[in-house]
Amino acid sequence: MGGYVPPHLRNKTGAGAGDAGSAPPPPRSSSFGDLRSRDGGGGSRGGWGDDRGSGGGGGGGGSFARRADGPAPRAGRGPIEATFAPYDPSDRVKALNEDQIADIKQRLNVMVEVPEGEPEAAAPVESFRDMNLHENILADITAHKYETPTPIQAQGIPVALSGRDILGCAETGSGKTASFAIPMIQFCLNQPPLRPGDGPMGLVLAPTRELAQQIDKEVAAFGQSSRRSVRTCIVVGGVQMHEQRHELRAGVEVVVATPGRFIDHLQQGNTNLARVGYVVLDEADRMLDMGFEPQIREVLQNLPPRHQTLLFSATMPPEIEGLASQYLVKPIKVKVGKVSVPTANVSQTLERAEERQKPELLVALLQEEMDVATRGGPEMPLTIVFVERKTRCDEVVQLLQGENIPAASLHGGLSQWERETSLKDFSEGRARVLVATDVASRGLDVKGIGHVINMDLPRAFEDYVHRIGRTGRAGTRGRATSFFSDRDAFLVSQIKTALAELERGNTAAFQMGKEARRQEKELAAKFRSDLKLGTGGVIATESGTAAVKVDAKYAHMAAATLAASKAGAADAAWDD
Ligand SMILES: Nc1ncnc2c1ncn2[C@@H]1O[C@H](COP(=O)(O)OP(=O)(O)OP(=O)(O)O)[C@@H](O)[C@H]1O
Repeated sequence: MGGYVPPHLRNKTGAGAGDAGSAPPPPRSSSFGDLRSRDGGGGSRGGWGDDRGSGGGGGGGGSFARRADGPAPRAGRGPIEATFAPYDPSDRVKALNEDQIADIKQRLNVMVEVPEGEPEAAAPVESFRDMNLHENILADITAHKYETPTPIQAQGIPVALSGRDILGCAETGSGKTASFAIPMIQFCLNQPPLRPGDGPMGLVLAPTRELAQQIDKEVAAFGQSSRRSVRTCIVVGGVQMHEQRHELRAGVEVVVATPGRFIDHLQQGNTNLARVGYVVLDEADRMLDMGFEPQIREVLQNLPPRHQTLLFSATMPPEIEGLASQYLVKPIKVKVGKVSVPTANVSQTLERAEERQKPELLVALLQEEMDVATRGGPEMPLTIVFVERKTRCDEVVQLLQGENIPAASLHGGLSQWERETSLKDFSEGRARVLVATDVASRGLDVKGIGHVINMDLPRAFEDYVHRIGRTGRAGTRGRATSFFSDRDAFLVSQIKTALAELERGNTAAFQMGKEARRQEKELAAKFRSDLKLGTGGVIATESGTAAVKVDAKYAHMAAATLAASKAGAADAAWDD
């Protein structure tokens, strides 16, 4: 990962990753704009019958060098353009007037922004039945026990079904996955079948293997009744290429992938982009942070002209808007509720703790919850403990296991098998505690997580937002405890401000992304020097500053942490 630049990109630009960013935006289909203006209100990109056989525009097979034996589109046959079926919601929805639509948006706390001069976005729809979904999908939604769409689904699904690009932002645990997965299945069902050698119709890119696997499961759940027409394949690192290669070459309608491994398969000619008409970038901001920008751009630049792009996250730093402005076509911005802030479903506690005190405090906190359960109280909640580094994960697991607290670790230094085993042990409750790096901070959806503990706070505010969002999901309540020391002073002040704003019902988003992190570093350095000079910086905490004697058995951990707490250490947590 990191500075990886696909060879053909280097050849094109004659330079490195930095130049990838300045590559020109992708070609746009001229028919695309025409279709839009023709169909007025709905914004659909034309129907199945209209599109079949229409000559121009196809053939966006990408610039990847393909092996002769690969399943690249076969010579001598024409490309198949994606079909964008008209969106036709129920009469009840069509009959809504402007005021009624505004009322629904207000009730759902949904904000929709349409670029100037573009047709209105499709109205929010509060029932899956009214969305014009294929009956197989409706059956699967019922089987999945989703009764009503969440707000991001109520607004996001109709906009996606109407073929428009989306920049979607809604808080953690609010159901963003289904809001892109359901329309993707409908999209696939509307396409002419795959031919031998065809690549996927739907592509989802996500930052981590665990998240990709979770998305794949969700797609499979809503595509269960259509499994013969919508086959999915998961393409992530850490496992052998050959099985994925075999599946890709056999033909699948949907690929859910981490960007690095997906590009590897493209370059080996195991798949191609010629049929991709529906692309999702989930947690796009994290993928950019992880250095996947060249790979993402490479995919987006090589898509066929007729395609739809959806970009989702709970946090939207300005970098994302930059990417969106180049690769999304007149996107509809859908924002739900308070975005880029910690979810109000989680009660948050900040606890001052020096590095050397943290192990003992953690054990005490977890043992207290185990004792409650032993005394016949509620079962100990599933708990995620976030730490800064991979090695620290393993140390903390050993520590907890030594105290008879069943724990597993999850980080990028483990084999794929170990990662999957840890997650399974945790989600099935055998390990009540998962000790993880930020690899688990995005998207992870495990039922029953009641407590998130930041043994080490992250460096960036958005990571805090995602971490604590592992609890308090789908309208449930959760709890977060964060240990902090002087080095976290700036982040703590941000968290406190965010909480105060939330309490006041303020939905203003906090500054995020690279620029925010630069300012954060500067201010944190200033804060630390102020502390040294004794000019201020005392942070009040909810639970006071209890002095804890550090037991000798934890001393080695405190020393290791102090040695490693230099800037940049957190990046080692990510390696997908
Ligand atoms: N309409 C619905 N009805 C009931 N439960 C739902 C509905 N939609 C989603 N859920 C459940 O809510 C939980 C959170 O959904 P999801 O993982 O899609 O959230 P998210 O917005 O992607 O969160 P994050 O930003 O953390 O990735 C999941 O367990 C999902 O099954």
